[in-house]
Amino acid sequence: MDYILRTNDLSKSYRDFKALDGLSMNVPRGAIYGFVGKNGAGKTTLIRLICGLQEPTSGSYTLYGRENADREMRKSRRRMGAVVETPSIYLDMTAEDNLRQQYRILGLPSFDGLEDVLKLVGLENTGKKKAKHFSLGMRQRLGIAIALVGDPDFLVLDEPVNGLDPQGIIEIRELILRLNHERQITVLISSHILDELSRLATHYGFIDSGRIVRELSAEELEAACRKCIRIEVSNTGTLACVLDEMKLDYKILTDTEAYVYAKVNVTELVLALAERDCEVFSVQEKEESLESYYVSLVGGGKNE
Ligand SMILES: Nc1ncnc2c1ncn2[C@@H]1O[C@H](COP(=O)(O)OP(=O)(O)OP(=O)(O)O)[C@@H](O)[C@H]1O
Repeated sequence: MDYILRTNDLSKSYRDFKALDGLSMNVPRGAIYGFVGKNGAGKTTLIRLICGLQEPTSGSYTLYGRENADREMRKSRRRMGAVVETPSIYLDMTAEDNLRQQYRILGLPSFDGLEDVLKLVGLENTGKKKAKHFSLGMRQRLGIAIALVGDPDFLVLDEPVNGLDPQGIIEIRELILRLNHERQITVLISSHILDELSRLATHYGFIDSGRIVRELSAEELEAACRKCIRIEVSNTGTLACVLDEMKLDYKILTDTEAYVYAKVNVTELVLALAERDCEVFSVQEKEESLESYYVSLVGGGKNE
């Protein structure tokens, strides 16, 4: 597979604190990659590193196949647009003037394509209105428009729907889908809301405490959510040992109940448990929600 971004054992420490702790992720070309994790998991840190705003403490990454230590890395970065944390816009300027400013910053020879970008993000009719009078959603779209100047084919968006109302969320979602489908732009989008990402992502990376705990495609996520069984046994401690040996994901609910997140050979599991004097009382197939899958990967409260 062709990858736009790959990170290899990437770490970033702030004094003794590891914000990224050996993170390895792979963003395929053409993907909408949902980068999901709780607040503080390390999403913005990763984005700041790949944008060149900070240096890794150890490990490496490649952008378009070029290593971060490569002197020519700047060339790869030119193919990338990003909105990190809040969009960097001039509030006293109109949408058009904000874009013109970005053309100048990038040293582009003309303002060609400016109207197209404004239209693409739905801000072509904002005329003389200054950005400070825009809604949060319009500002976010202006931030994306600025990131699109220079025609990047990789767009990085840090929590783009944070704080938006439902209409604003729909507009951003539709814009991202349009950019991906019509302009073949690969998108990396971070969020702590899996449900929102599930409406557009083709691939996912789940991050917890600075590490990727699972990377999978949308189809795999869908399958994983379907394949969940609820099992009732005499001792979930024994069940956990057996599931560990079988390398299956699970979540212990009580002393006698657990979820198993994989396609399980039930006969094999029951026999292994019987060998250890653990009785099986019931096995039930369960359609797992995205939400509980998320919790099984990154644990507890999703937004702490
Ligand atoms: N400059 C810094 N100095 C010290 N600690 C930092 C610094 N930047 C980030 N951190 C810490 O690193 C951890 C990861 O932060 P990061 O912003 O990457 O998380 P996040 O997943 O993007 O969360 P959020 O959704 O809240 O932005 C947090 O615990 C944060 O407090």
